Amino acid sequence: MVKEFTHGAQVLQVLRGVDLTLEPGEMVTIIGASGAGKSTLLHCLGTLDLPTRGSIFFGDTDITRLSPPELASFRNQTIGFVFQFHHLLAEFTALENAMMPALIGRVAVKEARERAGEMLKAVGLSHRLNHRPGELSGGEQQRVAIARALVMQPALLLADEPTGNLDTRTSDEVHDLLFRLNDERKMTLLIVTHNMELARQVPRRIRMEDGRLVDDQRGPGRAGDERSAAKAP
Ligand SMILES: Nc1ncnc2c1ncn2[C@@H]1O[C@H](COP(=O)(O)OP(=O)(O)OP(=O)(O)O)[C@@H](O)[C@H]1O
Repeated sequence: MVKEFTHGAQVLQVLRGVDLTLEPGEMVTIIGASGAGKSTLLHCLGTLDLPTRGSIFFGDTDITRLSPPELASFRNQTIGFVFQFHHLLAEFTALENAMMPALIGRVAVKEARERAGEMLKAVGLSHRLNHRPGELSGGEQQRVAIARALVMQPALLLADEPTGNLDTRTSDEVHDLLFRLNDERKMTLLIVTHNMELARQVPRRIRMEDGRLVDDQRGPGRAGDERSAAKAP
């Protein structure tokens, strides 16, 4: 796929022929220098932006051919997003924030509340349901954002610097949660990160440079680390 931004007479090619296949249940990181095109790729894969040329298939569906309402519905049902800044709504509680995608997806209020409660429990926040974002720590806020991203049980979770704003210990907790979601729910996860410690633990690492995928490595990731740690005397 190619993505260009046009400014007057100037055309800036930000994705220069990216060809990427993700397998269901994979956990992948995208690393690369600032400006390499990582967020742009994530936005295109998440249908928040469209490629200038090329296709994006989810199974048999080429999402670049969907109408705007079809695209919005597809996004709501299929993709969860976690950003560096959580974008929680300050005047709503953790539970209400986590319910939002379900309400947008026309899930009945009672069921939306149940699902949101379940997801907040999954991220370890069942004791904070009625707190507003301002009454939560940074890590707790990000966990609410993850619960919100999960409430429609998306097949794909896209995370853009999910712990870029958090201290090391809190980041580690959020990373543990992401690994657990991938492991237990078999959710496909694509994470853009500058955190090399996280990238090292993820089974597939893709490096971007100047709008291209220049390296695609697979390894045991954290599971391998844990296995070797378990074998250690
Ligand atoms: N809407 C836009 N209009 C014009 N140029 C854009 C737009 N969005 C991104 N760019 C440019 O595209 C390039 C890639 O941006 P992108 O945000 O994808 O990089 P990145 O690899 O995610 O960087 P970082 O690690 O700093 O977040 C940058 O040079 C940026 O200025």
